[in-house]
Amino acid sequence: MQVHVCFTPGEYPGCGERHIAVVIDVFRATSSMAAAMFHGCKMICPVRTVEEALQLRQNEYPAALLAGERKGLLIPGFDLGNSPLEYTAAVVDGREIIMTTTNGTQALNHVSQAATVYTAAFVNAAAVCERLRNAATDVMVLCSGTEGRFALEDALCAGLIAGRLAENAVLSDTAVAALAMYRDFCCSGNMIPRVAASSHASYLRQIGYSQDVAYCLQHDIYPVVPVFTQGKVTL
Ligand SMILES: O=C(O)[C@H](CS(=O)(=O)O)OP(=O)(O)O
Ligand SMILES: [Mg+2]
Repeated sequence: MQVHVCFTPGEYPGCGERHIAVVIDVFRATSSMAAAMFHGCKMICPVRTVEEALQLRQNEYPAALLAGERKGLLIPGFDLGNSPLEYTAAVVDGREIIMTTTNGTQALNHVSQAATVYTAAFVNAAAVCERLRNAATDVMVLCSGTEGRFALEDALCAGLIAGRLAENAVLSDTAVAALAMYRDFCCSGNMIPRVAASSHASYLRQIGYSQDVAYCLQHDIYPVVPVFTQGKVTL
């Protein structure tokens, strides 16, 4: 098995070959998805636009919660934003969710043709790596990035995953680079303040979501492996 990292969605080569895709959006879509699935959410439909979300609820899932963000903020008329702290059992247990976000739900739809698609973040990395450990096909780790650009937090999480798989896999050059980056941040012992100084973390603080930064950087708190298939994320 080879592990390759795409630092931005534009680097994703498409699905000429069969592979497993792992989509990462640490701030904050895949962290929120892990929180939701851990707290009993039945399924999440990740869609690209607000209009799609509204139509899907009207036509197929009238009881679903509408979730997501634009510019990081709650979308008017929606039930939930994009903070993992909102996805508690009291809110999501037994519920269906339709979610649209700036980067994460776009990236998921971008790789929807892959043989298998998992969603990952620091909060559920161990469970995802466990599932991938004996994969028979190559693993393509896709960082959602920020509006097509590199996002530090996603690259670091890709490095963590690459490192955990390294024993049973060949790492591509980008996977080696992601792992080196992760080790540098991790070994410095002050990963949280360093990532908190990144552009996306600074923006989240500016709009009132400073708690989300430290929360999303917690490792392995949710032992769930969300799978995206036929338009739905389930366990
Ligand atoms: O809510 C988020 O953290 C981002 C949007 S923004 O970059 O903060 O405006 O969305 P995501 O799709 O989770 O990257
Ligand atoms: Mg993001």
